[in-house]
Amino acid sequence: AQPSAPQPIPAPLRDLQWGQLNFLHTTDTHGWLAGHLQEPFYSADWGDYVSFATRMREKAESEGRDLLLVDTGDRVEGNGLYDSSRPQGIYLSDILKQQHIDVLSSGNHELYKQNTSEAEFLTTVPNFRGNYLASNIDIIDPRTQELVPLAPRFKKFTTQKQGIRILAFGFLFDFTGNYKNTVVQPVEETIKEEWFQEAIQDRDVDLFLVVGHVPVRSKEYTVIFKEIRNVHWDTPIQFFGGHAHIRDYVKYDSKAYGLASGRFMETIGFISIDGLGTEKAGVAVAAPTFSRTYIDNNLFSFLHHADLDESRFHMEHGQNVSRMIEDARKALHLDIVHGCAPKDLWMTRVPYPSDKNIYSWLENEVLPDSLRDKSRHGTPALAIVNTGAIRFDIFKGPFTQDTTFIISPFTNGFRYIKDVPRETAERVLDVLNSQPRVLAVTQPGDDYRNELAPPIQRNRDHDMIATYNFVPEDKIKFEALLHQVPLSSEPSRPNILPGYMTRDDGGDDGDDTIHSPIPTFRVPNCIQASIQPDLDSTDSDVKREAVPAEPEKVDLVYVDFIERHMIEAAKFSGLDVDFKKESAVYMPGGRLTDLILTWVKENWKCVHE
Ligand SMILES: Nc1ccn([C@@H]2O[C@H](COP(=O)(O)O)[C@@H](O)[C@H]2O)c(=O)n1
Repeated sequence: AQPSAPQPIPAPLRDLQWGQLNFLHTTDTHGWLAGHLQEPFYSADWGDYVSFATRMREKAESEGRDLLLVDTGDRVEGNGLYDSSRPQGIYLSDILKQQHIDVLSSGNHELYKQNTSEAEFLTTVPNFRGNYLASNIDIIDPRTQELVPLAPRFKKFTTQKQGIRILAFGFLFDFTGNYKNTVVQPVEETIKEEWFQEAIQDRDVDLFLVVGHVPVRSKEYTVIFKEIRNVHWDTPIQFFGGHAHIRDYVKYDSKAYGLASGRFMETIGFISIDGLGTEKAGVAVAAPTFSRTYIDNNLFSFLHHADLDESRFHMEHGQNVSRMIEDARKALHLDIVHGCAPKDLWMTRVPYPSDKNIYSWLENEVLPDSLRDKSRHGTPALAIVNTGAIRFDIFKGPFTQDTTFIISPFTNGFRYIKDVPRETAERVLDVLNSQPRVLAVTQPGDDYRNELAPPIQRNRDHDMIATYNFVPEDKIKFEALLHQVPLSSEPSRPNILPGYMTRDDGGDDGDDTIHSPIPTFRVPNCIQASIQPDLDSTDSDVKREAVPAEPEKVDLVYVDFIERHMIEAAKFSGLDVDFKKESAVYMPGGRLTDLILTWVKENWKCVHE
């Protein structure tokens, strides 16, 4: 773990159920390879994971079992270790490749920008020599300008110990936000292609392995499942998914399951399968068994599952990887303190709007104080930000260089349409917030396609309030509870602390660590800040009188990332503008991340006791 990481907290653990074939799974790590430096339950780093995977493989192989590692993408964007370097990611790929991963795939974040996908093609794909699969992604090769597969479409291999013959694919969901140097073919079309149809005709397969940056409950995985089942009515299929940032386990039928292993290096997913056919033994038993566990990413869990004490657990290689991360963090000055947060600010743990909600802070304080375009002096503005642009909570205490990118990693700036009737501008927000039904999402159950809200909310249509009876409107009672005890901890069981409590198709015993629940509240797709016109201090009284209380026309400002949603929302709101011709950059060079950082430096001075 990193030197500044908190010690893991001992907690009651559930044991793993090992099988013939076992998997460790990561997804949506988003650069968090240093682990969580403010949260003990997720404090292991990528170096610890290297040691853990090696020890688990040794344990498996000593018992004649196999262990494979899978990663399902979105390895980039979301943490200072990736986003704060220029160019971005110069340290990440060398650290990532220190882990032996047997099958990996691309996420959407690898494809938003040209340089990210090219780095994937020229560095990460070769780093993982044949293990990186891209069943539905092509890229324009920057050396030849030819459109070529990002990586091999599939691979077939046999496990070392058991001789299990595996046919593996690597998919991305039907993503449309990629830069134009890549092509993402819809999954529904890919599975009709000749190469896929030929591949699944193979009769000498003991397990189909579908890894992908695809929610495990999605139309994409449903069609892949059905297509394989059309040819192989009972060959076991194991899916690994991602993108939704949640822990989840889905039963497609009695021989086909899917696992999603959370986000941000909080979770190492574990799957075991028993009763598979093998090259030597031939056909599978009638009813193979599958088991899943979500391992909290910390050394207490790792030592327990590897069945080792600390002196025998760590490997020189793993410790070197931890040092690589430490050196990169130092070179990037990630521990520099820019200010001190006076309180926790939560994305979804408290209701929106409220005093401790990060979006309320953004719309009431940061944006009104910071967002100004000199050329629009004297014109008020309404500024719209998608809630998905904010990626993590702020904890009370030091706000570091790392925190800056953890909460706002993207390079998003602002654009605007000038002089929009205020009523119309307000209607645009209402339309954006009436998603998922109005825009972009076409079918019920398709909520994971909503690009505006935070990913964790995509598969959830209600608040989840856990241990106590809580009426969302009853803010006073809620605030009292927040101050009384750590969130949701149970006084009668002091070592049960708040964390993941997952209910999935396997029941509610999937988490390795027994936690008490954390409440989650829904947030809107977008928030809106009211920006008052700049007034000179000398004649402010005069000018204030000159500005009507409720001006008729405002600048409609929005984060550039959501432009395609703004275009649609404008149509529904009666705003008849051509965004291509009539929108312009607002506050040139002003990125959301920089605005937040400048505000923190000015407003959250550290008071040294
Ligand atoms: N420039 C960007 C890129 C992404 N977002 C937000 O992140 C969401 C995608 O993240 P996942 O981890 O779920 O793939 C996207 O839908 C946006 O909400 C952004 O704001 N700006």
